[in-house]
Amino acid sequence: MSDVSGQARSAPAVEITGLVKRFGSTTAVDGLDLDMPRGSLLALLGPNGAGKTTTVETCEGFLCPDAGTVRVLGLDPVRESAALRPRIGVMPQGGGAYPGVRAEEMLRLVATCAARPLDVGWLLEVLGLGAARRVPFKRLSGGQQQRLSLACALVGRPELVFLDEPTAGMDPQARRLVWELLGALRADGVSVLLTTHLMEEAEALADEVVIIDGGRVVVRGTPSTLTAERAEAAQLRFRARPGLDTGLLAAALPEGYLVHESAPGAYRVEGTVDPQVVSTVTAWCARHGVLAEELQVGRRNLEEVFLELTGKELRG
Ligand SMILES: Nc1ncnc2c1ncn2[C@@H]1O[C@H](COP(=O)(O)OP(=O)(O)OP(=O)(O)O)[C@@H](O)[C@H]1O
Repeated sequence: MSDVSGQARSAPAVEITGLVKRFGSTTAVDGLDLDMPRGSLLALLGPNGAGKTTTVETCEGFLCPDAGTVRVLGLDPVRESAALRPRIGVMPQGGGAYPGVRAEEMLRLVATCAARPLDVGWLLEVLGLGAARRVPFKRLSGGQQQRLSLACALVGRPELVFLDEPTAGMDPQARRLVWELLGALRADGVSVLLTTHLMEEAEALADEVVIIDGGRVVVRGTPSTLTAERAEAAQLRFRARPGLDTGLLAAALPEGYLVHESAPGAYRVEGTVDPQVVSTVTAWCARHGVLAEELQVGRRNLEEVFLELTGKELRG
């Protein structure tokens, strides 16, 4: 392994200050600041084109910043890439490999580049690829290709892994497998920076979530702080027959309350939810012969916080 200074050993996993990256007239990253402590799992969330992949690829040393500084494990990812490469694992978006290479061959090839690789057979089993070890890459399912790509990122025992949408296209069972593995990595002190469009993934795994849009950080925090900060804006939701007169219901509530039919038959009351409001809504429904089903009062989930902050839909 390359010579690594004491300072680099104790440095944060990632430190980004004022990062700017342009492609022609497009500013993909526009003054982004980010710091990520060692041993943490940070999820970068953002709508399509927010600048997530560009940020991650800059950290990996594949792109040069136009302005700002990027340090990964204390090192400059472009100028000190030789020292950094053996210490990080990279899973690019969509993976990729020679189409004819078999799963196990591919992983063994990558393992030969590492000083202390993990056991290839074990890693294939853990990722549910044991039965597919002799299958050529092009014949693996999309989810299997993703898992092989993840295995390639992990086989060198990296201190820090960059995962760009690691579970995209996986079925729920495979996704669960990957989540377990990521949880185990974190427990082992490995730092993980991942991008995702899946709120439940961020909520389930991340110590910290950073929401970016337009190449800038919109907000950051733990999944629970991000949702708790907006607890005062808790919502009351219920389902009933479509087409209720939401204006009439809002009029029955104190001034300032709003009622939306967000999808046919799905209603949302916005405003401070207290016992009186719940009682007013149910009484109004009773008066109008409406059966309010699945009535619930809840904090916003991360998905709703995301939509509120960016005003944009996530890719499915
Ligand atoms: N190589 C490139 N050449 C030109 N424009 C690019 C290039 N790479 C990214 N961009 C543009 O930069 C912006 C940010 O792209 P980026 O891929 O970083 O976003 P993202 O948040 O990862 O999006 P997605 O969730 O769709 O992967 C987009 O407008 C994109 O079109």
